[in-house]
Amino acid sequence: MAGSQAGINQGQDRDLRIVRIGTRGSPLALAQAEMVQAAIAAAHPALPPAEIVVIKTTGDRIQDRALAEIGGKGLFTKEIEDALLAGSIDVAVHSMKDVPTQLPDGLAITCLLPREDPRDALILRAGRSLADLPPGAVIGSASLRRQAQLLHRRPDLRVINFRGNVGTRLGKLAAGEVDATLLALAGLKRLGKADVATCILETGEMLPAVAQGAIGLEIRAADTRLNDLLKPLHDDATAIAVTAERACLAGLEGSCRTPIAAHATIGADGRLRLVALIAKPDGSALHRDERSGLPAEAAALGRAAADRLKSLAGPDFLA
Ligand SMILES: NCc1[nH]cc(CCC(=O)O)c1CC(=O)O
Repeated sequence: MAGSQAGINQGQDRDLRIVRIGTRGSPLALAQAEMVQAAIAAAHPALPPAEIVVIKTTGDRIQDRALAEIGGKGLFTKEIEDALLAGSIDVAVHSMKDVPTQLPDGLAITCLLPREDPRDALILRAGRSLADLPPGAVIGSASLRRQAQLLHRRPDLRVINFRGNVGTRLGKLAAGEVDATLLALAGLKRLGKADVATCILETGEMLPAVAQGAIGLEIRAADTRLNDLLKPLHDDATAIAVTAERACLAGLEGSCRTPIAAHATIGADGRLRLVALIAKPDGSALHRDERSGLPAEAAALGRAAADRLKSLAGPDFLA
């Protein structure tokens, strides 16, 4: 965790009010909230343990792929943000992948935890890798991004919508409803289930979703106590990468309702490298952009990638 030693705030926390952490109730969301609870406790030993408040979101009730991937913004965040604004929680824990690019007025994401592995895991019922899947094999996925990239490489595969949380999906795979599924490795790791992955797809073969593997902490923008309290948990390299990826997403949405993927990293040379793509859901077309720049110009890098992808794709693609 970032700032494990430097961030410890011994005796400096005079305001001992209990911090209330808002989260969705899925096993993954709860695991993430517990990570944040533990990190706050480690950085602020004098504080009483933070309390976890479970909030049901629209996305937990309906899991229609069209809504989740392209139509519905904030399906997994709206009710939690309402609780923040109403003052019934103090900090919201989000998978940044599920957070819309526009936050409501009065709220801010001030803290990004160090990013977990952003790659996607492939899970086969029999066999290990894509090459082991016979022609016509059925893949369960609710993600148009994964579907598009998979079909681009393997047009013979059949992708069917796959609902439910990680455990539900693994159950359907085991029951033989599909031959394989794809899940974020980050989620599997946080659930202690990384061993179910039969193959980890490199970002070059399956570009991750914007901000995949990153957890963001959202607070009331005016809440200086929480802002200070969360500082030891923040990871700047993660924030820079997520800024570039989300700027790319922001530049594409509104003009384009299509699968989007983006992944940014800071190299050993200190430069920020961004790979981004848009594709047709059936994989029949795919446009990719790769560029690098200064970390301080992360947002501009993301916007430039979006502009380039839009011009590569042309108006018909974006219609
Ligand atoms: N859309 C659900 C979701 N949101 C974030 C993660 C994974 C954890 C992460 O990206 O940090 C998942 C599950 C998945 O895609 O397999």
